[in-house]
Amino acid sequence: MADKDYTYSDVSEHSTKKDLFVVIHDKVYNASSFVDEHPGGEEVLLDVGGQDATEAFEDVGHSDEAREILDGLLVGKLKRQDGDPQPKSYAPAASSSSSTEGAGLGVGLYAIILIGGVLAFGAYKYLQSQQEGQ
Ligand code: HEM
Repeated sequence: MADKDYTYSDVSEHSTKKDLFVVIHDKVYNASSFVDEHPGGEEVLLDVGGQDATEAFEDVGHSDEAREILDGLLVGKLKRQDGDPQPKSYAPAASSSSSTEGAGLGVGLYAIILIGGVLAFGAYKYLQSQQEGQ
């Protein structure tokens, strides 16, 4: 059952307190049994019922314990389709693009450090040869 694929519109049909699905990191969770127990209140869960709750969930900085509870509520995974709302900052797509930017900057930084090092070494050698000549 946990392997079932849900489309975003399947998930959006489960948005009532008794039948409450949320999507977090492209996985689908049935939060119905947990709504009443949620330390953050039922209101916030109902707000994201049937929708992508990744941002709301991550913004709170939930504990590992909260993530374990989440594992127990797993019912399947989200199958994204064209036209579905795209997840924002915590989405794999968004994070992969920002990590490529990060990698680009990283390579640039290495190049600068390397060139700086070569120049410094050249200057050192030059000064040394000047001194030897004296
Ligand atoms: C099914 C998904 C969720 C689970 C299993 C869950 C679980 C928990 C747990 C176990 C806590 C206690 C603190 C901790 O262990 O981190 C907590 C606190 C909290 N949660 Fe959630 N949560 C879920 C979704 C959400 C969402 C979508 C929001 C939206 C904003 C939210 C807002 C909060 C807030 C504000 C607290 C802090 C309450 C306090 O410390 O007074 N949670 N949640």
